[in-house]
Amino acid sequence: MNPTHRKAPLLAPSLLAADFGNLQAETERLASSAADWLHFDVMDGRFVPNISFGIPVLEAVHRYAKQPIDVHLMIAEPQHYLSAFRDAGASILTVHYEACTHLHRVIQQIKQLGCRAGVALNPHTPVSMLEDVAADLDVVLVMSVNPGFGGQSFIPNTLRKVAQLKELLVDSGSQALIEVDGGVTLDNAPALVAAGADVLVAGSFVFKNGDPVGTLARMRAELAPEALEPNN
Ligand SMILES: O=C(CO)[C@@H](O)[C@H](O)COP(=O)(O)O
Ligand SMILES: [Fe+2]
Repeated sequence: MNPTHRKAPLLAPSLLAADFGNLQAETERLASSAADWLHFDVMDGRFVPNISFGIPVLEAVHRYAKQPIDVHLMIAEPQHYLSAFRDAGASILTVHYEACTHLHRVIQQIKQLGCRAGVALNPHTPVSMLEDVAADLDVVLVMSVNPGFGGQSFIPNTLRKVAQLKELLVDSGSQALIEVDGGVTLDNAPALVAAGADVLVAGSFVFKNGDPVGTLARMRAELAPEALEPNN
């Protein structure tokens, strides 16, 4: 692919890796960073074996956020909580394919609430499962780790999966963005962008060196179309 035809990916730092004791300060410093979205990971201890944070914390973050909040619902029966997350400040609401018996209905509910609708796929779920809903989606989130924890290693098969998903979206006339989440670093990001990723979520890589603003600026610069090698 000609690098001049590539688009810079959107950057979505995951607040799961931020300092929870200073969420106001963390959110405020991201306000003037290269972040395009703020990624907000909700875990319920049922769908995933971990519990993170929920509606009141989203409400608090939303008070200080300047970017759209991208809410990743790793919860069972998400249909019961969609309007509460919308009211608390979600712009993008992403549910898991594996958590929804009536996925088509849930997607319509999200759109009726005025949010952008996303569906996430676990590493074991093939992209073909989205064939019949692809045209209705705003975002497909490809998990590049098993959901539930930050700081895990990127699963290499994700690259193949992103390329397959890109093809499926083009074939279905879908405008959905491809978001990749889990173990994203500057080592794997150029290949993800080349495979078709539009949005990159990064938690540990952005926060763990203590300089999220600097790291996001570096990501923005190194992932600019003119900085990417043709065969990345
Ligand atoms: O949804 C999840 C994990 O379940 C992610 O959003 C993580 O928060 C990303 O963190 P890193 O893998 O980048 O540390
Ligand atoms: Fe996430």
